[in-house]
Amino acid sequence: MNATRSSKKQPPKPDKITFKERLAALRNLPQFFKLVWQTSAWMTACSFMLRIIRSAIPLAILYVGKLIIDQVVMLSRNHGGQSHYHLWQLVALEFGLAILSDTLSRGITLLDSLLGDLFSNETSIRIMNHAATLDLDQFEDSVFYDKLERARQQTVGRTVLLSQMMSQVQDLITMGFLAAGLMAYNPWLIVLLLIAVIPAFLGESYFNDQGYALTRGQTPERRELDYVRYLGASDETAKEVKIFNLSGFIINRFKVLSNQFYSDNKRLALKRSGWGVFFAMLGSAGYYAAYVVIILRAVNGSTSIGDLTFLAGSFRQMRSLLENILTRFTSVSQGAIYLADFFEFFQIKPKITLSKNPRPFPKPIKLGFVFEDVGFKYQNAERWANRHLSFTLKPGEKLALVGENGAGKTTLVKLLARLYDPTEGRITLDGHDLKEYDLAELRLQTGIIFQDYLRYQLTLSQNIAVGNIAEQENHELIKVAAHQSLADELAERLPNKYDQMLGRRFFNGVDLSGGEWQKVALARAYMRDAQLLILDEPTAALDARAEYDVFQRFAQLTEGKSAVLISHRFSTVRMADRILVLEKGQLKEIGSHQELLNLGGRYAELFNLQAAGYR
Ligand SMILES: Nc1ncnc2c1ncn2[C@@H]1O[C@H](COP(=O)(O)OP(=O)(O)OP(=O)(O)O)[C@@H](O)[C@H]1O
Repeated sequence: MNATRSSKKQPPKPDKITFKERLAALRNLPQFFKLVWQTSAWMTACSFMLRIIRSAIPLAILYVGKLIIDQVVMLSRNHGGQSHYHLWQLVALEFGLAILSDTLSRGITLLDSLLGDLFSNETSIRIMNHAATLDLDQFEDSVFYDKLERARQQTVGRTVLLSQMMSQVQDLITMGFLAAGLMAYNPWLIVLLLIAVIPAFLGESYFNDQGYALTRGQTPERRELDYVRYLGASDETAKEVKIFNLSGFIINRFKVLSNQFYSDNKRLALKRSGWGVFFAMLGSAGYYAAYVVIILRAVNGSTSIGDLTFLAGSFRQMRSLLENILTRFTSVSQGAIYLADFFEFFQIKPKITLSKNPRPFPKPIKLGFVFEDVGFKYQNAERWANRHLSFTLKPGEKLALVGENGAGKTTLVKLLARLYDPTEGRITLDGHDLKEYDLAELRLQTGIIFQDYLRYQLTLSQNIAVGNIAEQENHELIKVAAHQSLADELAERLPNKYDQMLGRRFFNGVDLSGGEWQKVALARAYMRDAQLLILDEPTAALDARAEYDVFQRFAQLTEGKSAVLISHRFSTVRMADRILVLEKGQLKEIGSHQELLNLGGRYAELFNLQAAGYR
């Protein structure tokens, strides 16, 4: 396949986020919470309950502390004349509360991390499930990849959001308890508290916006960085990287990209910490102002020593709680904005639509596939890959496609398998548009092996079974398929026969030669009882004898079935019933080998050119 792809679309540059958008993004939270609840209802409920109990503890500890101090002061004034029993009761109570608090915190952390792991796994599965429903051309679009990448990032990042949301609820309740205590003594302290904390909140939310805009803007480069990392260290690339001595080139590219990230992130981090110091100072000033007020009241005798410690403790805790709540608000709303990216991915719908009342697939096919003035243009491409194609693929016919690189052969078979729908014209099967049939059944009835088939790092048996994965345990069928594609001889030679791990990535893996891999791939086509077989240059890597044998068998095994063969070897092509010559996406000639030779046109020219090479 000769792909000169132009990508005219520029990735969208994100604008800064306004406070309104931040609030609006919170609307994503209920849907997120639903996903978490679906992951594990009991864990979510337990974590929630534990947090509610945990949130009352700080106030209780402070209050018991105050009672202890007042008791100590009273006992010290009485010079030991009274029983200490009540004091030790209070100390024991505070000790019990402290233990309870620790135990609850541990329980909450445990539940959150287990729930987080489950959520991350389930989300990855959701993403894979959704990606499986999307069309091939959506995978060929860089903007789509950016969305996919952002959705993927969310699987891990969002588990943090979950515990943040829960902690937010917990801290709000604790705050409510403490505020009630503080209000009872001196409501002005609350005002002082807000003054101390609000600047920090505004600063935090400003820097979070900046951080988000930066991360989002970096998505394409981040994907490139991942790709460069893969090029630099992977079994699939190692050979070429060595031969062409590319490691310097790759490492340089990695350095340029990663340095760019580093300096962008560093700039922001430096600004953020500078301002952070200033806001922390403001917070401390507010705290000490309140402290002075409380001390003065204690010195005047209007509050007890116990009250002094209670108030100072409440104020200190409330300050840090409020700070946490406000900064967490920015990161929760931040997370909610990232969630929008996540949900956006699930909103991408496949363009290849499924018929609501699909027709049953004809068994057997009676009239065949008819191309009616079919044209196809890849998205973002200038040229038509196929244009004005009109011909019939008759039932049982073996049709070969020939043409120069980029003539549109692979595109034609992709249209036949409905990996794309025609841009113009239509393809019919037994008189009805291909779109009227059930897509899954069409795929099941089509056995197709592409020239760039995958070499799975799986066992030999699994590598063949991918042709019909429902039959992966049907060892007999796998052996028969291997026999038909000549891969059985290979199986005999492998140390673990059909259970041999192929490829080098996993333990005890064995790599195969190009031709051996091709035989394995070819066996996939025989794994299903398809009515249409498509082989896109299936024998390019086979030696002459193997190719002859493969095609002899292919002709016998596919008797009565339609087949489309793409090949640049005329020794293969001539075995077909008819040959379709493509030129710049258009049908140039069609007919049998002999007819086209007699015609003396493009086929005859190409055939004679190749034949001359053998004389
Ligand atoms: N995914 C794609 N996006 C954009 N353009 C594409 C894509 N795939 C192929 N093309 C373009 O469509 C045209 C037809 O390509 P196609 O792969 O069908 O050719 P082919 O005849 O199979 O070539 P080859 O003999 O090299 O395999 C080419 O110009 C190619 O650059």
